Amino acid sequence: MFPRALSDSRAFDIAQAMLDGFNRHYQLFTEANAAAKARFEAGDWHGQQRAQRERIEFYDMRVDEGAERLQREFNAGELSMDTWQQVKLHYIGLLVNHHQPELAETFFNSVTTKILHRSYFNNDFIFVRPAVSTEYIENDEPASLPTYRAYYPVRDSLRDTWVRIVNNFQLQRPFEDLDRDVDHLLSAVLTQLGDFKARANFQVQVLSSLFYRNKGAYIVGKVINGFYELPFAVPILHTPQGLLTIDAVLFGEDELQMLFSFARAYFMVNMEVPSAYVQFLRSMMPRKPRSEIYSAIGLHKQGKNLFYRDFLYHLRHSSDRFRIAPGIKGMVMLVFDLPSFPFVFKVIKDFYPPQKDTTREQIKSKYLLVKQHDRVGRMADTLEYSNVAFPRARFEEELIEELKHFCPSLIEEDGDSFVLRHLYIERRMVPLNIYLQDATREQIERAVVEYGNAIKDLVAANIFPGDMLWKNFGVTRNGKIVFYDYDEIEYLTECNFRRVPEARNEEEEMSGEVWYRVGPKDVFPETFGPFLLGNPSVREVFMKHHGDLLDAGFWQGHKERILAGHVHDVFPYEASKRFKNQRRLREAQAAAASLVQERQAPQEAPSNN
Ligand SMILES: Nc1ncnc2c1ncn2[C@@H]1O[C@H](COP(=O)(O)OP(=O)(O)OP(=O)(O)O)[C@@H](O)[C@H]1O
Repeated sequence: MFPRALSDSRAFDIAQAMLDGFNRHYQLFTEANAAAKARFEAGDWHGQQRAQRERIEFYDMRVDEGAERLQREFNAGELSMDTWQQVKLHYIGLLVNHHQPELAETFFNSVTTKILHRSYFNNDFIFVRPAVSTEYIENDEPASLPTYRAYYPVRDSLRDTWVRIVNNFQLQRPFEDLDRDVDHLLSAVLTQLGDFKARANFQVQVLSSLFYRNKGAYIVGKVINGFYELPFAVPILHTPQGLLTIDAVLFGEDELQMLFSFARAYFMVNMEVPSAYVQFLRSMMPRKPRSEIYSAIGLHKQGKNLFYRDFLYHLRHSSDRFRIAPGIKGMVMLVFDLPSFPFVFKVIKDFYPPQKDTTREQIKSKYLLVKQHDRVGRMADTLEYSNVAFPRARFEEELIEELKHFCPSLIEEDGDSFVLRHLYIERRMVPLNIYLQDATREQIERAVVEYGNAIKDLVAANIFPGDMLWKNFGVTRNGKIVFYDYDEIEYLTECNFRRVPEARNEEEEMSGEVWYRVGPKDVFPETFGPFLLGNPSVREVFMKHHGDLLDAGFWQGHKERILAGHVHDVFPYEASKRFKNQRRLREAQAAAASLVQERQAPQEAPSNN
């Protein structure tokens, strides 16, 4: 029943205390993002990575604080349901002019669901649906930055406009050669626009904050001309000499999707109205769910909330059944999916075979490590949920049997619902072992090269995947190879890469068993071959491109570089997109052309005479 009167005077104070908790969260979140600029300018890469990692924890800390405060000051666990409804109504009132109402609603849900029983998780008490609109929110404070700036060049002033766009960010470090970079940029933009005629609305819109991640800062925006819109992102990096340079320009939905991929770390963006950023980004990547956009800009709890809403909506509009995921079953994870929905659900089993010497806590800590680490485009992001209720009737019997057998401690049957106490959700990919089965020779070649590249990217990011079997990697929609089996992951710097020692006698040599001593963190790369390279065509490609992965020296060398403080470069775009490489290519082509001319010149000379 909807309360006719807001009669409980505590309800307002509770709502206000809840909102104070959220505001504190967003203030700390904003401070961390705002500081990314100074870290980028100073080249403090370790600091940037640390801040990215620490920021992920902020939300849960503030939710815990909020729930504690409500218990302490208002004995929240004992409040009547009528009072809780009033709290929600007051809270809605407090959000009317708020700049992040959707995030504050999610925060309300996170705090209240810690206090209330599951049976109250409905729209009377929590925000199952949003109550406050995020449309047209503006920050009207005089010193505030707009969400985006619009520039109105005419054809001839386009170059000046790009210089102004870059300079408006006021980066406190000089560019190596901004004129040269803007020439590249402009020529790339003009190539994209083709032989265009500037329409009345011709403009460049640029989001006001740079997007920071690792060693890069990105300008993000779109060129608009008539009905045509060209989304772009411009990465700014440091040169080896510590000067700034524009490294490339990315255009269009596909290239932006790569930049904002679920397999990369979240950006740091200084924004007062995040929903406006999301709306802008969505206009550039209409196929990317809003949940993933929120996550990509560091608001991963909002992403998680929106994902869950999308999931419930999908369930209501589909009729297929959850099934065991195709592929080789996991030893520590039970994985299932819903064919009509492009995600998988992963539950940690209660027991594992003897070769898996691990525990639930250890596995969770590995998944957390991946969440906090730079995923370098090679590790899928996971959403972690507790107490998710599924309609039992939508489960295949075989899956229910497996869940009951492998995960009894995590299941609760509640009427028609099947509640899973803990699970991870991640993007569904085609497991690489399945992909290779039906692949053409060309596809095999591309996949094996990409697989090796994936491992090398992980290595550069200080990750040893542990179990490198094909089945632990997936192929994404655009053919990228991504790792998803995290239970054996280690920091490279904590592993000890060794060569297999020489056998001391014939007995040792002929032994089928491991006869040498192996420490818990010892890894013998030369022993990977027999597990990976049974298929001759795979072997041939692998050895041609990635034979170094079987050499302990390769791994040890990277480990030493990382220990010496080196922070790898990660490029979320092809090397051929880099202006530097394009310049080199042009120079090489010009040199080759003049060589040809020189060679031809003496032969041609006599005929001219
Ligand atoms: N994101 C995904 N997309 C598609 N299939 C997946 C995904 N994640 C897992 N799977 C399927 O589930 C299987 C088991 O998953 P996973 O490798 O995570 O479990 P595990 O128990 O850690 O495995 P292992 O026994 O190798 O340690 C995979 O081999 C694959 O077939």
